[in-house]
Amino acid sequence: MISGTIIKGIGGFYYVDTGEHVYECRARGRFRKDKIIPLVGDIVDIEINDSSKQGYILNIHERRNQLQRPLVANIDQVIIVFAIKRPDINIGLLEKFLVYSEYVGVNVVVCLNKIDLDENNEVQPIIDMLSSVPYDYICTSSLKNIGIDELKNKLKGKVSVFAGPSGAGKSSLLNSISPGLSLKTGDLSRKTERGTHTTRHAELIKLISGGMVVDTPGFTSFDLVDIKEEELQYLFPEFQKHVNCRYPSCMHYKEPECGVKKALEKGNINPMRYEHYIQMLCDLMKNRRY
Ligand SMILES: Nc1nc2c(ncn2[C@@H]2O[C@H](COP(=O)(O)OP(=O)(O)OP(=O)(O)O)[C@@H](O)[C@H]2O)c(=O)[nH]1
Ligand SMILES: [Zn+2]
Repeated sequence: MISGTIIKGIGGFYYVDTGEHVYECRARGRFRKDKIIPLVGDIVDIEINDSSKQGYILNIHERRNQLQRPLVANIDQVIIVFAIKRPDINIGLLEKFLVYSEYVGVNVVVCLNKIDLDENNEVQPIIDMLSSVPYDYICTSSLKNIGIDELKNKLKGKVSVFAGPSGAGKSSLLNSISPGLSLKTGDLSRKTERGTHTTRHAELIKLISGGMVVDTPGFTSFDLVDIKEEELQYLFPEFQKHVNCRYPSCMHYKEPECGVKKALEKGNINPMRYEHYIQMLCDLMKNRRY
């Protein structure tokens, strides 16, 4: 029996990388009975048939975490890629990603891409916002080879998911890191695949420079469906040290004598972060009503 990582799953077959070899495996019947579906990223024990070189998955190790979109397990970090321009950065959406990552409990690195297009330092307010929160960020350009080595270093020895809007430059970044990958960039076939949703499977790709990545199709919006209104504030980690409000149930919105709002007035909380907190809170309230 040997262990490995599922790097791909298609049509009932799982491709398990043991470090030396990738085995095509099937899950044993009892997985289906227990309604446990092996996921890309799962660490599994497998048994190999010596003559056919095919394998069976015998056991799935306990998952450290699990993302829903893309459906992968045991990831170390999400690389959130946004272009500064083309398409214009949507900071509200970036903040939703940060909140979602906090909710799932996974580390994030924000990648502000196409920095070559930022002639007038329009990125500065975003950098100010990111400096006020406990998340790592880098500025990159695959076109001008800026920040690529830094990004490579952040990926080494880790399993990372690349996420972000369509056209942000995810595939281009991955191609600059691992030129052998030749991921399709900005062309029709990938766009077509994204349209159908079901044809694209999550896949773990090994980088020459070290680490593994999942490239996901881009998307332009998503909803924070499972999060409760009163839970939302805890997904803004930098608010926490200011929560000394009059009302224990304070949601830092219209309540008087609120520590968070005081911190905002004093400049100890980034105004953009607070604004987006209120926006998300109102969206959650609206969803509840209908
Ligand atoms: N100016 C500039 N353009 C870039 C850069 N990186 C990528 N692009 C261009 O942006 C477009 C989109 O790049 P992709 O890498 O396909 O973007 P993606 O995020 O993978 O997009 P989806 O596949 O739709 O999710 C392409 O036309 C690239 O040539 C960059 O650093 N600077
Ligand atoms: Zn408050």
